[in-house]
Amino acid sequence: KNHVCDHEAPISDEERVKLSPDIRDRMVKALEFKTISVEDGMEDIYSNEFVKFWHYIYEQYPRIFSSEDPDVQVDRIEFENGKETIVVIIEGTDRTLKPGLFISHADVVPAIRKEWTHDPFKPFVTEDFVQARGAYDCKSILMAQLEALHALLLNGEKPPRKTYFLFPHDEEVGGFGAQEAAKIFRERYNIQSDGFAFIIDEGMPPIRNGLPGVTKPLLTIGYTAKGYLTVELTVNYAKVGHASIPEKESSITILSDALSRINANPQPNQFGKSIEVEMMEGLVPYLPWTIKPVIANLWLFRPLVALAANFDKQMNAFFRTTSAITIFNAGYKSNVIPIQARAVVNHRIHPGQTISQVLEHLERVIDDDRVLITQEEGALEADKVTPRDSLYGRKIVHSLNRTIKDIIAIPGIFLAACDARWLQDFSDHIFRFYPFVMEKEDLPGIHGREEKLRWQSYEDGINFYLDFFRHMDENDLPPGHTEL
Ligand SMILES: CCCCCCCC/C=C\CCCCCCCC(=O)N[C@@H](Cc1ccc(O)cc1)C(=O)O
Repeated sequence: KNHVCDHEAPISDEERVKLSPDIRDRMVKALEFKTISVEDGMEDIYSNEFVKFWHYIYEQYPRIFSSEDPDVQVDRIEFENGKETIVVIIEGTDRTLKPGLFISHADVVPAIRKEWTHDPFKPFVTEDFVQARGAYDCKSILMAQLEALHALLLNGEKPPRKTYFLFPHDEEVGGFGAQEAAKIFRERYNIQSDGFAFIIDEGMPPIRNGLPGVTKPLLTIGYTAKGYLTVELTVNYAKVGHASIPEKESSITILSDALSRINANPQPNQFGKSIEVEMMEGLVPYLPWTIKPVIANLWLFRPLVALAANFDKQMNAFFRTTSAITIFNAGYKSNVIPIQARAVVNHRIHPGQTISQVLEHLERVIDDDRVLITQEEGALEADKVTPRDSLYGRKIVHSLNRTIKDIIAIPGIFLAACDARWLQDFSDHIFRFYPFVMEKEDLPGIHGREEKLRWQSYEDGINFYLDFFRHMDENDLPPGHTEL
């Protein structure tokens, strides 16, 4: 048995924070600020929005941000144009315990107005959800943590251990806020390697109807995260002439062939090299009878399960390094054959592979010297793996089960990247997840259009953090609640 029992008694009605109109309004208002991160080289006209956003937050949560309490400290790390990464530190009741760290970024990706039915920065509010850029990624976590912490402090309580909150300003464009915070943790706060008991950051969302036959919300908590590698492919092919007498090949056809080969020859399947097997085993109790015997007997069906990567895009992303062609440009006039064609391919590296193995595969598959492959800055190997039996992982699952109806939470791989990657040295126990249930159709809203947060999920998420803040000490879980 390797899962935490999912029949936890839910928190009582008295313990539960209800989603009041004030809590809703604070979230809606927070979504109006255009805390947009723009790519390098583009004009940044949003700096003042960050200033206004934090001013608003300071006003809304006075027990945190203008407190006389010596156990509550706020640090502001300043960056260009008045942007700030914020650190909140709460002294815990037991000073012998290692501190914990919660991360949630304040910036959002841009949104194109005409792609949305409503202005992405004028939140569209219904009885069931709020729709706006950042509603899920990541103001949901930032606001839920502040709501939970504020409620805890107003109630005269403190977390059992010293607790750090890190709110970076630029996760979406490189994470310099988190990198600078890592230096400050070491130099100013004297936190050493392995100095945090655990780190919790954004990550995988719990999805209802996420897998065929699994209707309950399924969350694969990121016990590791995929690595990151972007390459630029360039073809300079000078044999061009008038478009009325084209050559057989051009920079565009050569590059297109290379891209087709990348698509036709995916990176090798890594099933079993990281924690996919544990993820599958964790799923077994919840699977429909049609699939259960296969997953429950991986000793026999392992090759068959690995094959799922060839048929399902999610399994593909869990089992291998993915390659997404994200930029393609060539040509500037309809009757001129261009000398240069260029494409960008973004890889998410499975923990079973390294950057150099991915590059070797790429070169082998393209097999054409005319295609120049250059690695862009910012490549990172996959994150290290949190121990499967981590006590903190069990505590997280315990609080999830107590606060979110029917949730299934199992260890897995975070398929994207988050700021925790810059702080890995500080803890062996890193968890990447959102505690807000979403419907399957909501998923494309993250970094896409019509991003949503469901109100019931928001209430549940606030209660998750509150319950976890109250119980994140070293004491073991209540007897009978774990099946490790
Ligand atoms: C069994 C159930 C199947 C469920 C499958 C669900 C798939 C969901 C996968 C990902 C959804 C996630 C995520 C939200 C977090 C987004 C974080 C993010 O976008 N991070 C950026 C970070 C980044 C990296 C590098 C840069 O230069 C800039 C930003 C990312 O692109 O990863």
